[in-house]
Order: sequence, then structure tokens, then C-alpha cells
Amino acid sequence: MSCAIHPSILSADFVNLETELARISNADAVHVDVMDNHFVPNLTLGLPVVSRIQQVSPVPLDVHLMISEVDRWAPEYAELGAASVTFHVEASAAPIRLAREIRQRGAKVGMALRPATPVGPYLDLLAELDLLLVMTVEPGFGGQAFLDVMLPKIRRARAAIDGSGAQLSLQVDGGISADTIQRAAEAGADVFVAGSAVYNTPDPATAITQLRNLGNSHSPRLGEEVG
Ligand SMILES: O=C(CO)[C@@H](O)[C@H](O)COP(=O)(O)O
Repeated sequence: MSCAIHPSILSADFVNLETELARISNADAVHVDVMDNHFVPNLTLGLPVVSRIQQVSPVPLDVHLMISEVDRWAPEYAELGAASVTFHVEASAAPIRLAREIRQRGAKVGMALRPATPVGPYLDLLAELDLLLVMTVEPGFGGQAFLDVMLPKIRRARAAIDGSGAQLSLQVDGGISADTIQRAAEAGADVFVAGSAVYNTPDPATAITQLRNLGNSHSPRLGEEVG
């Protein structure tokens, strides 16, 4: 079993998205950050653009919705064929209903927690999820520093997932690099979103392989991959 690397296209060249997607064809999925300038103070892209990305991407789509009206829009991203759709629990009026709607439309369902949102109150929801995302920066922008204060939350989430017997991925997003992935992996994360550490390098494919090897070799649960 291997950890997964999901490059964030927030750090890609938005004018050349098809080319940028081809550069990460060895990734496990592409992380698509949808921001509405309400839930977070930044604006990226919406349904029509994500739909085109879905058509040309060589890897599955991991859609991360940083939007206020998530109950309205999340099912539509599942409908267009995204492999997974992640919503912020802080934005949803009915997270269990929303998780079921996403699953009914054929996508895996993820739930994200901002840095200030504790995991404890949401452990009952694990059975409804395929992925739990612990944000390791304040959502909104790429290139921020990894928040080490999130490590206890990652450990707590890992213990809860293992104890629940549910098959959930534990994703981290924000500030993941060759310097920080070790700490996140040791704490129990197994899916790593990386924007600048992949795209702000001369060779994104090599950066992905390096991050994957580091993640595997520092995870208590995963084997080392070579290549
Ligand atoms: O969701 C977000 C930011 O809100 C992330 O997906 C960033 O895009 C990650 O970028 P780096 O921190 O890896 O540069």
C-alpha cells in the first residue's frame, strides 16, 4: 500500500491547464481548489471549468470545495464525474445528508476541517465518509507555511479512523513539502495535497515521486516505493 500525492492546481498556470495536468500524470489524483470569495477570501474556478478539467485530466479529480453554498453545489461536482468531492463541515447545514447525496451520485465523499475546527464533534460522521481532510494551513491560498500545531489533530483523527474500522483516507492540505511531509506521515496522514512543492519545481513528476517515497518511508503503515 502506498500513500497518495494529489498536486493542487492552485499553483499551476491557469492559462495552460491542459499542459499543466499532463505534467502530473504520475499523480494519484489532481486536487482542484474551488473557492468562492465568501467562504475563503479568494476566487478560483467553478463548475464549467472543472467540467472541462474532468474531460482532459489524465488522473482522477479530487475536488475541494471552499465555498459557502456547499449544500447547493457539491452534488453537481459529483455529477460531473469527480472521483471525490470534499466539502467543509463549517459550511454545510446538513453534512450527513450532503455526504449521502455525493455518494449517491457516484463520487467518494470527503469532509474538511479548517485549522480552528476540532475533529472530536465530528467523529460520529466517519461512517458517512471516504476521506477526512485536516487543513494544515488556513484555506484560501497556496504557498503558506505548514501548521505544526495541526499534528495532534492529525494523530487524533488517525486514532479515530483506525478505531472505527471504517476505510477512510486521511488527507492533509497546506504547506506539504519534502520538509514537512515526514511529520504529517508520521502523525498518520496518507493522502498529501501539495501545490507549490510540485508545481514550483522544474519537474513536477519527479517532485511527485520524491514526495510519495518520503510519505511512504515515514508512514508507520505504508511501504517504501521506488521509482
Ligand atoms: O486548499 C489549499 C489552500 O487553501 C491548498 O490546496 C493549496 O493550494 C496548497 O498549496 P501549497 O500549500 O501546497 O502551496
